[in-house]
Amino acid sequence: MVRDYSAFLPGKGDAPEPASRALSALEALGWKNFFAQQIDAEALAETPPVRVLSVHRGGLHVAGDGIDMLIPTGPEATVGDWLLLDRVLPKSSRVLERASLIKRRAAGHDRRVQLIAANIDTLFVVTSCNQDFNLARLERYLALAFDAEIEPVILLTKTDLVDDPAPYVEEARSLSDRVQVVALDARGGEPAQALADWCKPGRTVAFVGSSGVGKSTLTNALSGARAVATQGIREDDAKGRHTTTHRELHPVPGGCMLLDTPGMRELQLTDVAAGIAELFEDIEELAAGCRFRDCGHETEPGCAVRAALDEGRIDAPRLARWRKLKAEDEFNSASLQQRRGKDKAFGKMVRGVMKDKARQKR
Ligand SMILES: Nc1nc2c(ncn2[C@@H]2O[C@H](COP(=O)(O)OP(=O)(O)OP(=O)(O)O)[C@@H](O)[C@H]2O)c(=O)[nH]1
Ligand SMILES: [Zn+2]
Repeated sequence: MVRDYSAFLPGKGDAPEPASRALSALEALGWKNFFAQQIDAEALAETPPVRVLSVHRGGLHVAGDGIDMLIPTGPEATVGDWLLLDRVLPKSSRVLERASLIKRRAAGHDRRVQLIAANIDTLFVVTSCNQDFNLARLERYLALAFDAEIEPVILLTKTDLVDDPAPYVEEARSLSDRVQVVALDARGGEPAQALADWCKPGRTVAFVGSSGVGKSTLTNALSGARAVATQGIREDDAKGRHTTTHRELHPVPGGCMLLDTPGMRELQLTDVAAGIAELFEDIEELAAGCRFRDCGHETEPGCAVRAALDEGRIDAPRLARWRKLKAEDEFNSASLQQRRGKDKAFGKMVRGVMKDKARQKR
């Protein structure tokens, strides 16, 4: 049977659909104009689109309209990717251009780029209103999201454990005026309502954050079911146990697609210079105005960054975090060989930043 896929081709203009319209099977999986625009009707009928739900050693688990199958490894695809399924030779299925992509550099000698997840619409950066709350950590994730071209939203959990979450919210807000901040109790019914805008059917979301901040709890809250086991924080080390283990993109009943992969939990900062530049746009703009192109913003004459700092136009702790983040990204992105030489320089730079910080505190 040849399915009629014409409904999935880009329509005239991009008029918003009425909210009540039922989503097609493909749309519920996250199919949208961005992907439809990449193919014509004929290709759509011959090679139906399927989404990669999980990656196994033996192949890719894909799903589409009336399709749910395992295809052998072949296409360079990751969880969340859309493929045009070649029924005769599934290995040759084409990967559609991605709306967003999270990748990282593998450890080891060749330091190959690994694809972690594709086509995520919203990345929830989760932290709690307690010891985990840390601006530099939040910024790492925001830089990652910006770099992957995903909209980040900061989620502050465990509001029930503090007298007043407002100071946390305010600090988180100060990081970027382009990032929304939501504070909530991850248990119970609050998340389903508070996150409804981002978790509508047809959308793909993921949670990132340290162990124990409430990612599994949020997943369950959205699913309205005990889909993922949560575990109490061990008193001794204040760390939750890793309770979800396989990489997967799963549909929330009546809701969005939720991505949970181990790779997302160990995200490293590599090759995200563009994301850092976006998050620290003001500082990077200043830096472009320094007299020397390789200005270290320390003692060089004509340093626009230092001038702004002296005039109180930028925040000293934020400047310190920017430098550390950039150094970390550059260090992680360098090849092993480059690293040997950089190790020393990096150590020196970190010590420099620390000294600066100590000086500011005095
Ligand atoms: N009081 C309170 N407890 C919470 C909240 N969110 C999570 N918890 C508890 O914190 C513990 C850890 O939560 P998880 O959801 O397992 O944390 P996680 O981020 O998934 O942790 P990993 O699976 O290790 O990455 C559990 O005991 C949760 O019940 C919250 O908003 N308030
Ligand atoms: Zn400078």
